[in-house]
Amino acid sequence: MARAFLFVLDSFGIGGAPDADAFGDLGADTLGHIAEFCAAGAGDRAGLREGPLQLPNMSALGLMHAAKLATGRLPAGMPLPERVYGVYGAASETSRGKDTPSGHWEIAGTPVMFDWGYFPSEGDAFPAELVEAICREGDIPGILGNCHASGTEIIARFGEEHRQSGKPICYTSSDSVFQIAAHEQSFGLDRLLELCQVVRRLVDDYSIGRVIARPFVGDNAQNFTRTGNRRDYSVLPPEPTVLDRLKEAGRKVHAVGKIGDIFAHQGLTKLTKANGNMALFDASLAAIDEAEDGDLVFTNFVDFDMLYGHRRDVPGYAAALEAFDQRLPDLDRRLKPGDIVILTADHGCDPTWRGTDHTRERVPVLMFGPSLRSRSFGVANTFAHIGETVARHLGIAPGPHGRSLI
Ligand SMILES: O=P(O)(O)O[C@H]1O[C@H](CO)[C@@H](O)[C@H]1O
Ligand SMILES: [Mn+2]
Ligand SMILES: [Mn+2]
Repeated sequence: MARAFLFVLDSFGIGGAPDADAFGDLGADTLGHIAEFCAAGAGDRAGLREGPLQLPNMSALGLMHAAKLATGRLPAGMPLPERVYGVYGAASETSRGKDTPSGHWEIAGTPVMFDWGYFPSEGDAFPAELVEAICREGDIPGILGNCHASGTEIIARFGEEHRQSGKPICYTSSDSVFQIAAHEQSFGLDRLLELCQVVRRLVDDYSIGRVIARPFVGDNAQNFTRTGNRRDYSVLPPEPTVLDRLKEAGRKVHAVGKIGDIFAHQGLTKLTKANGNMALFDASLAAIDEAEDGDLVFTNFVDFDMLYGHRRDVPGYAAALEAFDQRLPDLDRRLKPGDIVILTADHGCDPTWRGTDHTRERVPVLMFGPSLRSRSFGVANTFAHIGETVARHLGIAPGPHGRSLI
């Protein structure tokens, strides 16, 4: 039996990217800074968590050692495990962007070697002719926002005006994204999704990676809340990914969570959606129980990034990591000889960093399974090695951008 289970902890960077400076992220370290804050008592929140960061299961899989490989330092206040199980190391990204599609596609063996289009952070974010075309073809009376913003702040700022005027809230970030927030009832969820498809077509000319629907509910600025009906409209990956290659070889590729949207629904044979990291974990376990010889289960755990990284919430991020860590024994119990699990991340989103955007970092690569002997592979110079590890483990032909780590 050879099955592979690839879990992406969205934004769980471990610092040390060799090109961090070029992104304004020199010193950013998602794990390192969370650990440092927790060790200093700055990760406490009443009723949620307190004290040093506790990740005993990921530490036993080599997380502390991977962090040291990435930055040269051990995370503060976290004990070293007595022994490490599995094959571990750190990986650097070669894609030019620090966004979610770039990270995931590179993990799947396809680095993004072209430049995405971005919208400017000074003045209006969106060109006037694009806004005009969106209003005309999307049949809307205008747009609100038209700037770089944090998604929760901008719905508090413009949500009421949006409800009165019917103008959707359009914003972007340092990612290659056009995001549209609209009220699920007063604007309508279906109408928002239709508008996103119109905008998807229009922003192709600007090389924008994703158009994202950000529906919300509530009746005033104090209680507007985003719902789980987010939908990402991505461009297609530039080349076939390991998902496409597996599907082509007749294997099942069971995507869980945002993976479907991130890969523009290419290369999947089944998709399960779930809201929240714990539900995503449960859905992944169910997928693992169904998986047969040669199959892949690929899950994205989005809360780390969306709820805590972008919101710069250290206690929230720490609690989410601890909750994830506590689920790993459940996963371990389901493994059969020949299975491998790979835990990794797509970029950083250091909750102690300036602004609200992602941070360029190395990521951990923690691989384990009943038949894997413990060792370090050091620092991989591309995430593509992860996808090629899956390819080799599942016995399909190698791709052009990486090589198997086991
Ligand atoms: O602030 P919110 O709306 O969560 O947006 C964040 O989520 C987007 C997509 O992952 C990123 O580009 C960032 O802008
Ligand atoms: Mn991401
Ligand atoms: Mn993000």
